[in-house]
Amino acid sequence: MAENQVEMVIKVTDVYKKIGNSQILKEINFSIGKGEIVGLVGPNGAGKSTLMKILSGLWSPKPKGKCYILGCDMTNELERIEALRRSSFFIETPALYLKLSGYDNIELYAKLKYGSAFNVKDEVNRLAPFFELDNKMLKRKAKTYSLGTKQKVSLLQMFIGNPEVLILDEPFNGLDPTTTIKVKELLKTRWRENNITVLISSHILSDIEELCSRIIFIKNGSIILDSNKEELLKRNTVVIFHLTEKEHVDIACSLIKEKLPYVTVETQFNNSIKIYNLNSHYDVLDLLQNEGIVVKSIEEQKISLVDLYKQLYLQ
Ligand SMILES: Nc1ncnc2c1ncn2[C@@H]1O[C@H](COP(=O)(O)OP(=O)(O)OP(=O)(O)O)[C@@H](O)[C@H]1O
Repeated sequence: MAENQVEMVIKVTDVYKKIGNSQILKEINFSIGKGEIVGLVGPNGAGKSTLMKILSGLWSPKPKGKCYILGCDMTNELERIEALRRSSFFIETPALYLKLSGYDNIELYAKLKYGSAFNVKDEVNRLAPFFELDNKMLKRKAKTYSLGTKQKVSLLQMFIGNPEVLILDEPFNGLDPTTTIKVKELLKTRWRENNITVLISSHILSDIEELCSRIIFIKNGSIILDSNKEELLKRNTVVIFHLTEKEHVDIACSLIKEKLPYVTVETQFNNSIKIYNLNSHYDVLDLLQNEGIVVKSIEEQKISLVDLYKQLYLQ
């Protein structure tokens, strides 16, 4: 085990991945310290799941670069086993044995991971309420479960035995709002009590905004932004221009797109336009005034994660 890797719970260095002729991941570098909850965000096909799979050491042949979890080199079989015992990976799930009951699936997972002496029953009783699972449901065969219930059982397994690291790829897919809220509470409790480290991908940006202290944005296989969430949202604003005439909205949008190509502009429902990345209000005011478009008022708003996503990916 490399000693200088120990302080960083997750460390990815110069990872590249090619499948066939396509470069799926390029020059991926980041480190995650103990107790960080980091969101991985990006459109379909950006490379999030591939990155998580590579982190787990699942790929064959091995990709270029290095991944360490809890100081263990994930390309070294013995070190990888040590890291996997102390971590949980939720990737491409739900993955259950359909002929077994939910409980038997969990028991099998727990005993393979922690040994036959592991007390599965108490752990399941503790965790099941967070997943809205009762004994009756857990005794049913997994093949009779809805997609959401399979997701609940698979996700519950990830919390068995208090892992130090959680790598979760789209964990809330198919979960109902009540279970999503409860699972997020479980994550927060585990973080407060055990200072767990989490890397989580989701297309539900409100979940990422709620849970994560840092966000890594990925596009076409490359990291385009890696930043502390508070700083990111604090230093960016959007400006709303309220116009007097409804008919002016589309004209104003086209004009701004043409004359100010560095901004992103979006129409709103109430005679307004929303502008991201604006240097000065006067750039827009002068432009509109020259065309006889009257601005009723200007409003500056703090940016949300959805706004930031639009700015990064819809330009
Ligand atoms: N086994 C494979 N063979 C060929 N191409 C693959 C394979 N696995 C992934 N890819 C390609 O790699 C790219 C990244 O896929 P990946 O599943 O990592 O994206 P993602 O960001 O997780 O997307 P999503 O949000 O849709 O889950 C995609 O273009 C995908 O088609």
